[in-house]
Amino acid sequence: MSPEASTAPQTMFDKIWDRHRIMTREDGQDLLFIDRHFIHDVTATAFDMLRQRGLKPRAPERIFGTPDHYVPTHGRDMASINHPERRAMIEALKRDAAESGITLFGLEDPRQGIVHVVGPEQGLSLPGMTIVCADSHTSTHGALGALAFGIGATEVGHVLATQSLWQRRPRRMRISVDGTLGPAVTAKDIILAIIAEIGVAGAAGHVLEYAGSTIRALSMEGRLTVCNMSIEAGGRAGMIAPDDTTFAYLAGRPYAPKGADWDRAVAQWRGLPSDEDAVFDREIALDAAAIAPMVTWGTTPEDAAAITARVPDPADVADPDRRDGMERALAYMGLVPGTALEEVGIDRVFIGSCTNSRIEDLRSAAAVVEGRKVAGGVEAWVVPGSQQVKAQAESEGLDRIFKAAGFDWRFAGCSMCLATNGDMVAPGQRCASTSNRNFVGRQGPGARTHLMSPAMAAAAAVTGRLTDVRRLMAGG
Ligand SMILES: CC(C)[C@H](C(=O)O)[C@@H](O)C(=O)O
Ligand code: SF4
Repeated sequence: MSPEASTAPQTMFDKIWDRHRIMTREDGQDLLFIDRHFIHDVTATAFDMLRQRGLKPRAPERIFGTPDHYVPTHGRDMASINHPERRAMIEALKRDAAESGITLFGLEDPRQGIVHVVGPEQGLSLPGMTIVCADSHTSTHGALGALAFGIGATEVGHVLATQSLWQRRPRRMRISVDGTLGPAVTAKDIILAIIAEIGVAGAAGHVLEYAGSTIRALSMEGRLTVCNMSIEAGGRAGMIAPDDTTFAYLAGRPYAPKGADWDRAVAQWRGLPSDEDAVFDREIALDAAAIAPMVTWGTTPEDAAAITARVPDPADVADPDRRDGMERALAYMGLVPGTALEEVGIDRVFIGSCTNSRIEDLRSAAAVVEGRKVAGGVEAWVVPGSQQVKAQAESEGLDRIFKAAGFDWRFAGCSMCLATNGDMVAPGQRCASTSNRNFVGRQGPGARTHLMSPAMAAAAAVTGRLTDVRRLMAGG
């Protein structure tokens, strides 16, 4: 390596990539060492592939699992899952982990939860790591200053067998958000505003780094929310430079380094942020002060608008493909152009998912709900992201606030985000949801999803329609 190459300014992404590159193939792909591998109850086929070839996981101590997609949220009793496929998925994970000596936070474990909530919470996702999981929202873990991305079943097999992975180096894109957020504007609103701006393919082929004073000022929970939805902008991964917020969050977590190891780790992590003059392939900037509480009106996360807006009119759109897409989305969503978003009534509320089910999310929803009641005819749920979050919330009395208002207080899991466990929104019902995807049928066949922040979902729960949460704050 030439001396210039070693001193050239580097992005955080490049630093992590280069430190994990084992070799480069003739076609340009790099073999990366993988520090951490998460598995959940949708990973079974990869273990089957391995078994068929007589292979065993090479580094089980680097792999951690927890069931999330198929777990019941009305209780923790395996016997209550009277659905053979769901039982089989949870049992397969248990068997695969036991056979290979992989640590599993199983259904009855107090550490169980959505894998993207559990990893950071346990201190398993650390700055500078390469992290993979057979799940697109693995980008979440990048909030800690890691390179974290989702992989397919064949790639999972490769990682299990070799603890490494062939990858083509993506391009780098920096999204800077600067300025002060308005009242009740949260991390969820930032990422929805970003996706509304750049589109669902806006970051395709790129690893995103979120930067700027607004991002720096976000809590760890907020950063996890932003990075979670990187994939919804088409990004390969999303990351945020580690800083004192990151270190304070990680200190003392069960699997985080301790004592002298911790000091050494922090000293090393302080060298990870992108160098001053590092060059990104693309740069985007947003003004935080211009972001309002957001909701989606259509069937992709890019179909998002300020809650103060009206349902857009496809007739105003010049591009015929986009116009067609909007027409279909509005037909599915049962919305008429020109309707004020605040006039749209809702039937269901889902506060949960790996995007917005952490303690801070539940606190912000509870602050809106406190002293109010869920509107008549609305069924509202809170599904904590992990059993730890659930316990913490209960110790703070948040469960009592939600239950007194008429919310259902559930056990941890993916639940109504994807409905794979049977928690579903009925056909034609409209759901205010804190999750990350509003695709057709996502929360059940015919279900209509509006994405928003936990505070906005709480506001919808108590009014029975999409509501600008700032109204409830001002009115008291
Ligand atoms: C089931 C899983 C592979 C999937 C993903 O990759 O993200 C799911 O978590 C989702 O959110 O759609
Ligand atoms: S909570 Fe939703 S987005 Fe997250 S991993 Fe589960 S199904 Fe996927």
